[in-house]
Amino acid sequence: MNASAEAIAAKPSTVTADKLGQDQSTATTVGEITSANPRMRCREVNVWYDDNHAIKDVSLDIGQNEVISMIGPSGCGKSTFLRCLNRMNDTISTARVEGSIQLDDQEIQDKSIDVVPLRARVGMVFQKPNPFPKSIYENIAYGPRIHGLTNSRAELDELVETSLQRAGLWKEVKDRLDASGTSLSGGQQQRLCIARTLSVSPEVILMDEPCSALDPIATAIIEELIDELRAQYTIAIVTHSMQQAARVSQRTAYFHLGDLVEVGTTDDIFNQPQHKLTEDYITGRFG
Ligand SMILES: Nc1ncnc2c1ncn2[C@@H]1O[C@H](COP(=O)(O)OP(=O)(O)OP(=O)(O)O)[C@@H](O)[C@H]1O
Repeated sequence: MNASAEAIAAKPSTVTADKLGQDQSTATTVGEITSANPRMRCREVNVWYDDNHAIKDVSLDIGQNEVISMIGPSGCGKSTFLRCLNRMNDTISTARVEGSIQLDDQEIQDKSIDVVPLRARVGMVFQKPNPFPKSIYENIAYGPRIHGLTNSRAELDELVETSLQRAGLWKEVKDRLDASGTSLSGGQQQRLCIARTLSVSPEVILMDEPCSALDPIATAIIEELIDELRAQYTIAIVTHSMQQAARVSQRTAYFHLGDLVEVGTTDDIFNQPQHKLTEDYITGRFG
């Protein structure tokens, strides 16, 4: 497990507000929702799909150079919350998002925000690797081209190489950049998708169960990569694997039925959870 947890959570602003009210939720977030060096700041975020209240008054900072894991039983709202961070819920017609979500003090919920550059700044890696049906080179070059990030073919070549290097894939593909992205193994495809995300210079990377379709070896490679990427990026990851959360993250957030029940250092969440629901989940009593 990484050890920089003490750098996080210097500010004493534990949320204690009782949320008993409009929907009989009795949840109170236990633990430190703030980060000493926040990159994203979510306050009282609520999400509905039609009448289904999927995220309830969630407040949480996501700190610079940290990996934060979102864990909890199926349907508790982990992916919904993650999608709030780059407005991916906009793509779901029944979804309604309320509350404040800031990226570097900029309100991303604001109607004037263009989601295309936002989603470059807050990139997303999905559960199933989803390379474009194009060459390895084109998978990476596409984003920088549409965002106008390079001025010449040489610059683009360099950006493709750097992105593949950062994603730990360059050595494996440098002699076959013209081959189709879909010809790679699952683990390589996921690293290609990570390289694609990196190519447009994100600040935050969202990962929704990025290893669930991968074997243990490919999973270990992605987990190592996540740890390396932390030096430069802020990463929020949804995972069903508590072992994975323990291995890759410095902070962990436990969700239950749309509530953020508890958040804290990964060490504390796994070794001395404060909330009974967290403890029950961690010890395998449910979920
Ligand atoms: N596209 C959608 N349309 C309608 N309801 C949705 C949609 N996505 C999620 N939901 C609902 O929102 C709630 C939270 O779902 P979400 O997928 O965010 O949970 P999760 O914790 O990520 O689950 P899992 O671990 O199974 O992926 C659930 O009640 C789910 O049925």
